[in-house]
Amino acid sequence: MGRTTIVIAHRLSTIRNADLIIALERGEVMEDGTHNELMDRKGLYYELVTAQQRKEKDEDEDMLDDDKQVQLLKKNYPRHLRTLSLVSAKSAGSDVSDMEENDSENVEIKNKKCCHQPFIFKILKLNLPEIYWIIIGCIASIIFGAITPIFSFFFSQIYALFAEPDVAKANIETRNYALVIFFIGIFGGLCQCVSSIAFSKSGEALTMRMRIISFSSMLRQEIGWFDKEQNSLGALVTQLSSDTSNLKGLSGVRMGVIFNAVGAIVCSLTIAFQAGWKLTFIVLLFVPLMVFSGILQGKRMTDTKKSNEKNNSKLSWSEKGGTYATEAIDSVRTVVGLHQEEFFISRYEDCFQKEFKRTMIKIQIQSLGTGLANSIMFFIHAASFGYGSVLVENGEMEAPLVFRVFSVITFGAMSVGRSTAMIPDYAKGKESAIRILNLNKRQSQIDPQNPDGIVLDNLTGNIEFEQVKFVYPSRPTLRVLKGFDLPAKASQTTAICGPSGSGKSTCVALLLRFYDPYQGSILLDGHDIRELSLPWLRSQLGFVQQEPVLFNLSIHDNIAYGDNTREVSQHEIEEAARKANIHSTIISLPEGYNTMCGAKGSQLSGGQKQRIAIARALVRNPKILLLDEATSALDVRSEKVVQEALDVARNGRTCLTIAHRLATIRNSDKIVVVDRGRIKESGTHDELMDQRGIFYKLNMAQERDDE
Ligand SMILES: Nc1ncnc2c1ncn2[C@@H]1O[C@H](COP(=O)(O)OP(=O)(O)OP(=O)(O)O)[C@@H](O)[C@H]1O
Repeated sequence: MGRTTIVIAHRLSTIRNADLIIALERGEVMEDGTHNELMDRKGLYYELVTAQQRKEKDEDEDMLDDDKQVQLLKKNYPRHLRTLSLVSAKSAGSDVSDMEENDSENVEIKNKKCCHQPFIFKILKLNLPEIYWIIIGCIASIIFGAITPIFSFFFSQIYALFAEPDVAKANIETRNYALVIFFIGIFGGLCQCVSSIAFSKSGEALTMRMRIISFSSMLRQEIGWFDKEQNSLGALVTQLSSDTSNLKGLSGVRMGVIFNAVGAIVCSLTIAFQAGWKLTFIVLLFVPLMVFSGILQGKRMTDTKKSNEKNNSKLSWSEKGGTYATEAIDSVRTVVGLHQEEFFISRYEDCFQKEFKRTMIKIQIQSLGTGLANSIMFFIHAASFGYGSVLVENGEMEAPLVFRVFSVITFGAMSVGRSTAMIPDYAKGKESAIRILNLNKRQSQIDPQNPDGIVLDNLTGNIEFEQVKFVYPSRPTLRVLKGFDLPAKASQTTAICGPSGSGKSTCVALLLRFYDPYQGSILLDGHDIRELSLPWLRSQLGFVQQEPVLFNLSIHDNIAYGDNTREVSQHEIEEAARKANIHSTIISLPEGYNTMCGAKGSQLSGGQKQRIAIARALVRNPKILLLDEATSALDVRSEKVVQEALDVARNGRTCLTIAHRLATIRNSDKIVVVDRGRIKESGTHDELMDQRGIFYKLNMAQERDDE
């Protein structure tokens, strides 16, 4: 409001409400006026609009128009799309994915700003259980900071004694001072040891706590969050290990460094001003140079980082490298099988080459700071002796005091210099803290641990999809379900089939509430599943997918993990295994139920994995069974065995089954054919065959293939 906005647009539907529209051709203004005026004129603008409307009609109807996208996404993903309208106004031609990216950056920047001030307190708050260690560490640090100037005081005293005419007296006093310095050494060492132990303890405890908090925050997020590139497996694992340990640069250790510097400065200045304020004042003129060198040492390479972020959609090069490495190691069989080792190595190398360059620039600037910090020492020497000799000549100061001012300030400055050397750690820690705090405060849109909501006492198992419309948050321009209606009756098997990419698995994902539809609702016994308690809802659903994932545990534990609400007995595990047609296979293994499955179940065959996954789904005795192409990856023999297991498992349960092989759903009570996000046909196998529509054609094609 109140702003002059100039919009250049290709998509004319986005500017129809503009106060003035100017149509240009070859640099000349051809027409101007409002949308309605120009349409009435039936000139260039009219031609462009009608041509575009024709084209849009022809275009794949999967694409939503910009305005609708903006509205729907704003409604359903408000957090991610807070500034969507702003970007839309800026560039009418930009697509929604761009907008989301821009927006998440904006949110990030905003968060950075809002976290900037109080974040150190938030981190300290998380370190609260170690507060006594931090206090002890701070006290030890102050004392350790003060010890260096105190030592230099005695050092200057000894130095002055060399000019003492009474040699015997000078020797006695020197030995006394030497003894004092010896005890200062012991005391200083003790203080440093105490502060180091105290801060290590508080730092390590903070790292451990943040790892646990971050990991549980990650697992609380909705599945759509994991679909984003910046939340890929490698990036999150890297964040868990490095971000959390970077926090040590903040909190207690950081405070220790500050207190150390405070101790050194206060003590140095007190001694120096007492010895001679004029000389102290001159020496202090070098402080700005010292600060500047500290800034150079600790300077965050914001410019370099910004350009990196631009190229990487907020993943740092090392995180990107971590992502490639995790991906390659995780899928090592595929990588080796496809002989793509070189490809992954070169992508990994590329990331670290870039990281190396960035680090080298940083190091050069930090080295300049370190060099400058060293030079300052010499500048202080020169100033102290030069100006000190003038003061002595004028009778304003005694020679030993000149040496005292000089040594106290030099040693004090060295101590402060050590503190500034900590700044790079601090910068890293701050970056990590912002990321961790942002993650921790992020409200999950579908929190799997939130028990709030209705719990139905007697679940019958009637499912109904009502006019469900859905887009994946990571691909908002593609409408996957477009008014999907599916009633699935209790205790019946409803099969969903249709071409690849038509949205079958998406239905199951929505029922499991991995995502929520942006319009329409899914009802369970007449209740919108968004109103139900999520942990309860999921406990009622048994889910077997095409590629079941088993954990690197024993077969016993993998099956028992199917129900985490109670202790599952061995008898129940064996019963579930029998129903899944795998019991006899398990007991024939040398270690029976204690056989380890390997990472992702790699030590078992596909059919065995599949049947263990069915047993895992059955052990919770779910009211509803969701089978997503549970047999499609198996050979004919294994498929038969698994299919028999599934037929038993389906008894007395509402079952939604997705299948490519239509022979496996022949006996279903109802079959629906999904195409491009809508149900195109529905009925029993025989009814659909009689209709001679999509199902019939798919069936015929499959029968031909089988022959
Ligand atoms: N996590 C995701 N993010 C973005 N798009 C997705 C995601 N998962 C699926 N899609 C897209 O949604 C559409 C429907 O996918 P879905 O997995 O539901 O199809 P399907 O009918 O089960 O296919 P298939 O039979 O091949 O398994 C596809 O175009 C797919 O590319």
